[in-house]
Amino acid sequence: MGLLLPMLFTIFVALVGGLYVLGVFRKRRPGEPPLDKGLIPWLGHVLEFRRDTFKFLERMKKKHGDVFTVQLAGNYITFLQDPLSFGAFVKESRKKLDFNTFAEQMVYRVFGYVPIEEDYHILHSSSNKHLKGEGLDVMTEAMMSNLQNLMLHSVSSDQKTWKEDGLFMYSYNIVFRAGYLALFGNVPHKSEGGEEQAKEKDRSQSETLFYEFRKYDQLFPNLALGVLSPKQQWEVDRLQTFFWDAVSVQKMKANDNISRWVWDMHQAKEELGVKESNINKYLFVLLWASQGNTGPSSFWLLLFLLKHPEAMKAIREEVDEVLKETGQEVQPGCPLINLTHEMLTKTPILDSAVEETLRLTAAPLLLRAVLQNMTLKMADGREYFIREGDRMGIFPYEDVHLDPEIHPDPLSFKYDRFLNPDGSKKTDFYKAGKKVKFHNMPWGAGVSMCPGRFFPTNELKQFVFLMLIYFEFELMNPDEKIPEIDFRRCGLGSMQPVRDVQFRYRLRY
Ligand code: HEM
Repeated sequence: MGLLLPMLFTIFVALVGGLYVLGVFRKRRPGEPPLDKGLIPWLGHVLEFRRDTFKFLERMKKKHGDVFTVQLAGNYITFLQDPLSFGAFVKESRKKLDFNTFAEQMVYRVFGYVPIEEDYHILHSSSNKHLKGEGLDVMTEAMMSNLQNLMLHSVSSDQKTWKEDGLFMYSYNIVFRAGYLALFGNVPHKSEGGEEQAKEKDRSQSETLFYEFRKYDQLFPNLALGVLSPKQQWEVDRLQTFFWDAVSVQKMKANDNISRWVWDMHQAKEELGVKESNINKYLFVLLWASQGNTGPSSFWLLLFLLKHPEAMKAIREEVDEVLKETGQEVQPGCPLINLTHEMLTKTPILDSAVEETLRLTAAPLLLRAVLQNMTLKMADGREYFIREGDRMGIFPYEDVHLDPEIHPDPLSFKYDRFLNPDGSKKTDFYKAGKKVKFHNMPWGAGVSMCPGRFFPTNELKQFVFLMLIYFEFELMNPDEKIPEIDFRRCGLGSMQPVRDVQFRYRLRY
C-alpha cells in the first residue's frame, strides 16, 4: 500500500503529461483565432493536409474564415488566408516570426548539411552579386552555350526527321542539365580529346546526374514530411552519398567556368573553416534549390503555349522580331546564335506568359516559427493573439493565384494577364476594391523569398526562345487535355503533372 500511492501518482502524472504533449488540453483563448485540433490526438489534421493541402485549407477556410489555427503532427499552425493582410506576415520582425529555424532543420534532415550562422548572409550576398544585374549577363551567356550544346545535339542531323519525347521529361532534362553546367562548370576544353570530347563529357555526366536527381525528386515529398518507408530511406541514403560526391568541392574544382555564385559561397565557407564534407553537402542543397523548380516550370510554359495557339503566335512574333533587330538569323548548318541578357529584356509578352505560368503552377507554402507572443493585425482592423511556440503560414497559391477576384477566370491560362493594354507590365490587381500588393507569389516573399529568382526567369525565357527559333514542335495529340497537377507536391514550389504529354520536334531550318 505504501508503494501503490506513489506509483499511481506517477502514472497519473505521466498520463496527464502525455495528454498535454498530445495537445488534448489546448483550448482557444480569448482573442485567439478559431482552433481546430482535428480528431486524432497529436497528429491532428496532418493526414488530410498531406493528401491535399489545397483542399484541406479550402475546407478550413469555409469552416472558420480567413484566420484559423490547426494542429498538424504536434505543431499548432495559424494560417492567414486574407491576401490583403499578407504584409503583416511578410514584414513582421524576425524576432517574432522566424524563417531560419525551419530552413536549418530542413536542410539538415533533407540534405545532411549542418547549417552555420553565416549561411543567410553568404547566400544573399552571392545571389545579389551574381544572379542579377551584370552577374546575370554572365550567367545568361553560360546558360546559352550549355543550352545550345544540349538542344542541338539531341536532334538528328537529318533535319526533317521528327523526334518524339515526353514534353515534361524533355524540358526538365534540358533545363536541369544546362542549369547545372552553367552553375557548377564544364569539363575543361583543354583536357585530352579537346573541345568536342569535353562537350560530350558534359552531356553524358549531366545526363547521369539528371536521372539520379529525378529519383531524389520523386522521393522528396515524403522526405520533406519525414514519412519515408525503410526502403525509401535506404534509397535516399544512397542518393545523398552519390550527390555529396557528384557535386563535391573536388569535382567542382576540376571544372572550368564554375559560376561565381557557387564559387563565392564555397570560398566563404572554406574561409570560415567549414569542413569540406559539409561544404559538399551544401553544394547538394544548391543543386537542389537551383534545379528542382525551373525544369518543371519550363514544361508548363511550353505546354501552355502549345495549347494556346494565340499565345504561341504572339510570342513567336516577339522572339523573331528581337532576333531580327540584332541582325541575326538561324541558318542550316550555322545554327549558333548569340542570345544575350539584353535581348531577353525586350520580350514583355514572354515575360507575361512566364508570370502566368508560375501563377498557375508554383505553389510554395511560407512558414514561420512564432518566437514571441504577438498580435496579428489584419488589414480590416481585426486583431488576433498568436502564441509563442506556434507556427504561422500562408499559402498564396490558393488565396492569391487562384482567387477569382484578383485573377478573373483563375484556372485559365491567359498569356497577356500581366500586360497593360499599352504593352507594359501590369502590376495593378484588386480585391474588394483594394490594390493587392502581393498579387503573384511564386518566389515566396520576405526573408524566404527565392534569392535566385532573376536567373530562373531568364532560364525559362532562354529555353522557350531557343525552342521557338530552332524547332518546329507540336503535341502528338493536339486535343490532349492538360494533365492534372500532382497535389502531393503542394507547398514545395513548382508543381509537377500527374503524367507526361507526348510531343515531337524537328529543326525548323
Ligand atoms: C521556377 C523556378 C524557381 C522557383 C519557382 C523558385 C521558388 C523558390 C521559393 C518559393 C523559395 C522559398 C522556399 C521557402 O520559403 O522555403 C526558394 C528558395 C530558394 N531558391 Fe528558388 N525558385 C526557383 C529557381 C531557383 C534557381 C534557379 C535558383 C538558383 C540559381 C534558386 C535558388 C534558391 C535558393 C538558394 C533558395 C533557398 C533560400 C533560403 O534558404 O533562404 N531558385 N525558391
